[in-house]
Amino acid sequence: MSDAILQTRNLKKRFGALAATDDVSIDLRAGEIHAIIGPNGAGKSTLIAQICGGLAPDSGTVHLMGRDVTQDSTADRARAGLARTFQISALAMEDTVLENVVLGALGASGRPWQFWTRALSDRSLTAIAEAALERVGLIDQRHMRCAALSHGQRRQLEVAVALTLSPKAFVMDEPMAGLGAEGSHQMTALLDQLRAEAPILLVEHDMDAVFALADRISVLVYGKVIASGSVDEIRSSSTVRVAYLGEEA
Ligand SMILES: Nc1ncnc2c1ncn2[C@@H]1O[C@H](COP(=O)(O)OP(=O)(O)OP(=O)(O)O)[C@@H](O)[C@H]1O
Repeated sequence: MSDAILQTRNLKKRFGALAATDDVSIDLRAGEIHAIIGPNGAGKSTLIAQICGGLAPDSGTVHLMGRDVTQDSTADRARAGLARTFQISALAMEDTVLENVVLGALGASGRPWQFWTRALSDRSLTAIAEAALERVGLIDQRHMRCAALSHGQRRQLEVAVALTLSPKAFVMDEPMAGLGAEGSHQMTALLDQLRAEAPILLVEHDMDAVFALADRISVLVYGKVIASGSVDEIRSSSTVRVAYLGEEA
C-alpha cells in the first residue's frame, strides 16, 4: 500500500488529437510540498481539474487517503478534505474577513442551511474561523471588508477559508501569481508552515518559490511527467533543462 495522501495513476485526458495529460501518475505524501512545473500548455490545469473533479479523465484514477474518488463530484472531494485554492476565488467582497471564513466553516460544519445571522453568533463557528485567521496572519483584519484587503491578503484569506475544511491535502494553483516581492515572501512563509498541517500539491510558475519550498518537483511537458525528483535533481537534470528551460543540451 502506498502511504500517499493523494495519488493519481495513469491519468489521461485528450482534447481531440491532443493528449493534455498522458499517463500522469503522481503521489502527494504527508508533510510535503510537491510542485508541478511545466511550460504553458503542458497540462497542469488539466491535471488539477481531474484531481479536483472539474474534469473527468478518459482513463486513470485519483485516490484520496487510499479511497478511489475518481467518480466523486468536486463538492464530495472537498468534503473528503481536498482543499483547492486560488484559481477560483469564492470570496464575498462586501462581507468582512471574518464573515468570509465563517461562511467556509459553516459549509464544513454540515449545517449549510442555518441562518447566516445565527451562524455569526455561533461561537463554535467563529472560533474555528478566528483560529484559521490567526494561522494565516489576518486576525487583526477580521472586521475589515474583504474588498479593502490587498491582493496578497485576499490570497491569505483564501487559505484561511480552506483551513476551515480541516484539509487532508491542499491543491494550490499559482498562489504567487500577481503578488509582489513582499507578498510572495509572505505566501512562501505561510506555505512553508502549512505543509505540516496538510501536504500541498503546488502548481507554480515562480521558480524562486518552487525551489524554496518544494520537497519534490515533477516536470510536465506535453502532458507527460518527464522528470520527478528533489530540487537539486531537477535543477541539474539535462532532460529538464532542454525540455523545459529551453537550454541547449
Ligand atoms: N477544454 C479544452 N479544449 C481543448 N483543448 C484544451 C482544453 N483545455 C486545455 N486544452 C489544451 O490542453 C493543453 C494543456 O492545457 P492546460 O491549460 O492544462 O496547460 P497548463 O500547463 O495549465 O498551461 P498554463 O501554464 O498556460 O496555464 C493545451 O494545449 C490546451 O490548449
